[in-house]
Amino acid sequence: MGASQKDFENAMNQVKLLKEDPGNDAKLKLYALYKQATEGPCNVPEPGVLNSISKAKWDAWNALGSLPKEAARQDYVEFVSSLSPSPKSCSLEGPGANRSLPESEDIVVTTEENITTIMFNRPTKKNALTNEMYQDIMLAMKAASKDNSTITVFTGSGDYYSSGNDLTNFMKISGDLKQVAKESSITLRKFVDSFIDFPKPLVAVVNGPAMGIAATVLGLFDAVYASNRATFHTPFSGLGLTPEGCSSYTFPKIMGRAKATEMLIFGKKITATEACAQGLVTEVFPDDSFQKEVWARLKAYAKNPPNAMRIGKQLIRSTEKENLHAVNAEECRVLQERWVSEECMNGIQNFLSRKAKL
Ligand SMILES: CCCCC/C=C/CC(=O)SCCNC(=O)CCNC(=O)[C@H](O)C(C)(C)COP(=O)(O)OP(=O)(O)OC[C@H]1O[C@@H](n2cnc3c(N)ncnc32)[C@H](O)[C@@H]1OP(=O)(O)O
Repeated sequence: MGASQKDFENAMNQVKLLKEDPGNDAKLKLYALYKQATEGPCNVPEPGVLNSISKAKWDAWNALGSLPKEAARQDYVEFVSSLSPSPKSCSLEGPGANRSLPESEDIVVTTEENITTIMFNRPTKKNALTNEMYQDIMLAMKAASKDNSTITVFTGSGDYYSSGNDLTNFMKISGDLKQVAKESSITLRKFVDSFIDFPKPLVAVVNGPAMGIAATVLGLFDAVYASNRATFHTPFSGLGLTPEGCSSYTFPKIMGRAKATEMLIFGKKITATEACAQGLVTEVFPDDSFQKEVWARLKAYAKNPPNAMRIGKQLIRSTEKENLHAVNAEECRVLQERWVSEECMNGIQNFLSRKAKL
């Protein structure tokens, strides 16, 4: 008998819990089998050779030809079992022991003690946000807004909170650049809307540096706890870009126009202590006790009556909502133009060529 949907879901959970990186070949195989099992034969255009990662993923998926979905599901389950022979040993330490179905490989969603945690889980890329991750985060937030948790937390795995938008995203979407910019603008608007409209207390546990959009949306969180290792950096101008995540409104409001200008226009990187003094961060903790102290506090807060917290949050947010949506729309409109500008293409190219030299 083939693997059931439940077996497949369990296997996906096991992948998240692997203690050791299985290596690129295994990850490609997992990716390909997952796509085949969920979407069927490869149905997307072949990426250009410059997009080596996307191309490798596409090749792996395409190589499965017309393998039926059920067979791919079975192969996936068997392959995962060969990677993690002892599923019982797969327990997550600390917050999030009860894992809900992960939305994608790069976002891990867990719920424990009334707290739903959405973790960026792409540590080898400093948790840079791919196109898929934006979609999966929106799905995870939608689910979190309706689940039984009282507080929702964002955090990152590894040494970064997140380095922001994956600067190779544009190269991974096929089609004309203007169309890609238009679609990205729509995605960004919806993504930021999810933060503006999120109905429950939203907390960031900033374990390390936060860059770009990962830093800007913090202005839409209800509390931001940071390790003293964290830094906050929005290097937009250098990339030919302009502020997003409502930061053109929230940052001046939180820290004053001059400090916001230093960050958003001049690209000044600030420490967690500076961010706390400027009001972007709620409290800074020494890195060695950060996780313990923050999670103990959050678990205590999460015991409060859920409706009171939710309604209280909405009272704080309601006077600003309309304004925030207007700001978001305008930032996305402007960015759509920036993304096709020469300044932006040069900025991204600079990052990519810096990489090529490494
Ligand atoms: C729907 C669309 C929405 C769009 C919303 C727009 C948002 C705006 C932004 O968020 S702009 C993005 C701002 N972020 C950056 O500019 C960060 C760029 N990255 C870096 O500057 C550095 O990588 C670093 C400072 C984060 C880390 O430097 P370090 O030297 O410690 O490490 P590496 O550079 O070797 O990084 C390890 C690997 O991770 C890859 N990577 C890191 N960040 C990104 C990123 N943002 N985009 C793409 N790739 C990133 C890096 O390339 C290395 O990969 P490799 O090992 O394959 O070389």
